[in-house]
Amino acid sequence: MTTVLTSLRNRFLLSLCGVLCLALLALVLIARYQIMPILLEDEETFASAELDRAERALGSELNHMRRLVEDWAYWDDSFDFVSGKRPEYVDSNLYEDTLETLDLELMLFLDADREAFWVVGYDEEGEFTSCPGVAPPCDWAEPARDFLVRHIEQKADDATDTWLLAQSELAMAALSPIHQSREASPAAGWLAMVRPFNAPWIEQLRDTTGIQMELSPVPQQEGPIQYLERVSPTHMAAQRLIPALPPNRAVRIDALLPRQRYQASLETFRFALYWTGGVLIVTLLIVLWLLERMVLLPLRQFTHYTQRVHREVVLPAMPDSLAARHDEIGTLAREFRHLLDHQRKQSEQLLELSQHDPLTGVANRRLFDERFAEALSLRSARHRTSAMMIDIDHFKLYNDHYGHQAGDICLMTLAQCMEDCLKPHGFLVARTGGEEFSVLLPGTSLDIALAHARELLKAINALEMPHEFSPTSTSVTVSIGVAAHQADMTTPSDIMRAADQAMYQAKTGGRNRVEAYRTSDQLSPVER
Ligand SMILES: Nc1nc2c(ncn2[C@@H]2O[C@H](COP(=O)(O)OP(=O)(O)OP(=O)(O)O)[C@@H](O)[C@H]2O)c(=O)[nH]1
Repeated sequence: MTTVLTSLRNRFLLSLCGVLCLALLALVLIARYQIMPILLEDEETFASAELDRAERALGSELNHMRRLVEDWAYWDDSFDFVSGKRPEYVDSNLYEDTLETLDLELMLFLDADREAFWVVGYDEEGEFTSCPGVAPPCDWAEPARDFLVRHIEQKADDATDTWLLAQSELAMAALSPIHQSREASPAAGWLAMVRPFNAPWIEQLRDTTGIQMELSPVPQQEGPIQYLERVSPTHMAAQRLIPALPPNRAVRIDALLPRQRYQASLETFRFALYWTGGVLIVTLLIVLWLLERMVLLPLRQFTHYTQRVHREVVLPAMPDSLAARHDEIGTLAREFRHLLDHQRKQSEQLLELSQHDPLTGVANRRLFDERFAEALSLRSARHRTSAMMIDIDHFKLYNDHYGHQAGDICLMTLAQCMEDCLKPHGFLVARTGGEEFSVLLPGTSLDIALAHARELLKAINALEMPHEFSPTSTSVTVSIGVAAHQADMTTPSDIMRAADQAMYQAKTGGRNRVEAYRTSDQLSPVER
């Protein structure tokens, strides 16, 4: 896990995935708590409107009933019939075909005294009966007669009434006073009609409304008269109770409604969700690709370059792909390169300071010792390595009389002279003490070293730097001791100690001279 997270690409990918999931989650939450309630509310409004339409269709059927009963009740023949003036009315109008044609199950005439005048209809067994009053075989119409009489007694106006009936079977009924058609006269009686809600009629209702509905008689109940249940993602069942007769009964409309708007909105939402998700994923891939091209690739080039800087001795050139960039990474790479140059220069300066004498600029003891050890480590040149020890004569007197600053200038002049004489031969001049210099002559035998020492002595004398207080000369002179690698002198300190001894001999021998350190076998016959 830690290795996975150390990669910038993986961390970026994880972060973007997190953002993507949050965005999708936000979308889902918005859909769940903002859009969905609006959709459901919209569905309820739609269901309510559809039930209203179904109820209006029922009302329209009741209006048909009203018009039918009024047609008959405002017919003069009917008026004459209930007034007892037209007995042939029964034979010419009230027969079974009439009921079938009009889709009726009962026609009940009441006279002005609200007595049952004539009953035509089907009894409980479906037998057609037609009687003057509710005596057998028409006694099955007694409850209807009783209800109508009670209703007329309580009724204040002269208007036509219609009802839905919800007994064991559904039906609708209408009651109208019987009047003469052209004259305003008191009602001669009442005509009631009852029409059953049979299957074809309900089918016709479905066709006209376009609503998949069922009608059924149910007991009237407490609580909401409307109920909605979403039975599937595509349909919902809506119910509504409509008050009917008798008073404790109701007609229930059961409608199976399509959830078109819900489905359409859901589709739209899914579409938006998929597209949003798709666009976010494509964006994520593009961002990752850009990150790879614009950031990670140059960073890898930069890392590769720093690794080369670390490995290689010579500072490698920065790749153009980095140096030519004008963005932050290019700036960083260039700044890094400047820092590197600056550090290299500082290191070189520090090295210079740590290996050279600040006053004269020649090598110091440290560098001299290093080079001496290096020269002696070379098996081929070891046997021909020589060294000189150079000391200024009476320098204390020089300082005392000319001053310390002049002494410094003298030191610098002599150092420069030594470098001029010896450096071209590949010899190393070092200031190894206050007024003491040492010279390393690699690959040089004692005799050649002596020759160089004498040349140097001449060069210093040729400078003719005045030293009027020297007891041995009028100008600045030096004493030089020379020693070379020998069988019993194999280390730098051995050789330098010998050169020092030779230099001491030069001092004691009168100064301004060169002396060589020789063991007895190296002495010339004269010296022996
Ligand atoms: N101006 C100056 N003088 C220095 C420096 N280092 C050492 N000296 C002087 O060099 C002198 C060395 O004197 P001594 O060691 O007595 O030797 P000398 O006077 O040269 O006498 P001999 O070596 O015997 O010829 C001292 O007076 C030091 O102060 C320096 O850096 N600058």
